[in-house]
Amino acid sequence: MWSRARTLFLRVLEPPNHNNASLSQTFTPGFSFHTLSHFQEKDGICPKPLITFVLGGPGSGKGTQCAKIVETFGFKHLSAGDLLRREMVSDSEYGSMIMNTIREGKIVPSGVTVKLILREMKSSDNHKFLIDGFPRSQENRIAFEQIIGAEPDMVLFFDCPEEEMVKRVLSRNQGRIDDNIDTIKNRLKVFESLNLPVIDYYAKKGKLYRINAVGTVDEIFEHVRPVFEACEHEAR
Ligand SMILES: Nc1ncnc2c1ncn2[C@@H]1O[C@H](COP(=O)(O)OP(=O)(O)OP(=O)(O)O)[C@@H](O)[C@H]1O
Ligand SMILES: O=c1ccn([C@@H]2O[C@H](COP(=O)(O)O)[C@@H](O)[C@H]2O)c(=O)[nH]1
Ligand SMILES: [Mg+2]
Repeated sequence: MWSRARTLFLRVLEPPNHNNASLSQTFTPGFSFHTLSHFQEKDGICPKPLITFVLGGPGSGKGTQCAKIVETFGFKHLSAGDLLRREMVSDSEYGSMIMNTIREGKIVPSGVTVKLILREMKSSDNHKFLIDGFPRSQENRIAFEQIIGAEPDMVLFFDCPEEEMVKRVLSRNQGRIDDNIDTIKNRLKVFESLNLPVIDYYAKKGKLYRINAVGTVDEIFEHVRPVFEACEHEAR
């Protein structure tokens, strides 16, 4: 039963006529796919993927809180930044482009990022996804909807003052090429000009949960917890 459900789920994520969607395929705007909800209505067998976008400025604590959500609620965590960093150090033809883009604090072309996310979703046994740090622009958002054929069920926004974000990033100490003051300044500008409109878009759609991201990790998680408890309750 599960393997049939899984096959069906993967079929939904698979673009028609693109059975082996690879990263080198170019993103074609307007190319449409079956939507996940449409498929579920038709078939009723596969568990509908539950997609949560996790947004917030650099250092707002997205990754830290995602780890706690995974631990408590069993989601699959997909950090777009981590996927890009992994691609960057692989043999990918996009490696140097990704490295330069991250170093400048800019946004990698949507087609590349969405296909990395798609690949992870397809290979996961889980149907509950936390997509961290994506979409970073309206263009990213539209590409996701077109390539994956789905919208998020909910969107978390970790709202944190700039000063606190800068302090956290500068003391992160994980050797990231973008954890320096010049790149942080650019990332904050990109956050304001390109990410905030996405956050605003989901607020208007009634999908946004704004979380106060100031406090200890545990205090913040106590704001996050009820969102997922309510979601579990609804799924019952
Ligand atoms: N509530 C908190 N208080 C203090 N430090 C925190 C808190 N949450 C996370 N941190 C620390 O701040 C740094 C940034 O956190 P994290 O990596 O989770 O942020 P992020 O939003 O994923 O950042 P980025 O967008 O740059 O990936 C990490 O070193 C983390 O340990
Ligand atoms: O969807 C995305 C996600 C990330 N990037 C680039 O990666 C860095 C780091 O991302 P984090 O989420 O902070 O780990 C980001 O500044 C972008 O340069 C991207 O282009 N698209
Ligand atoms: Mg992160």
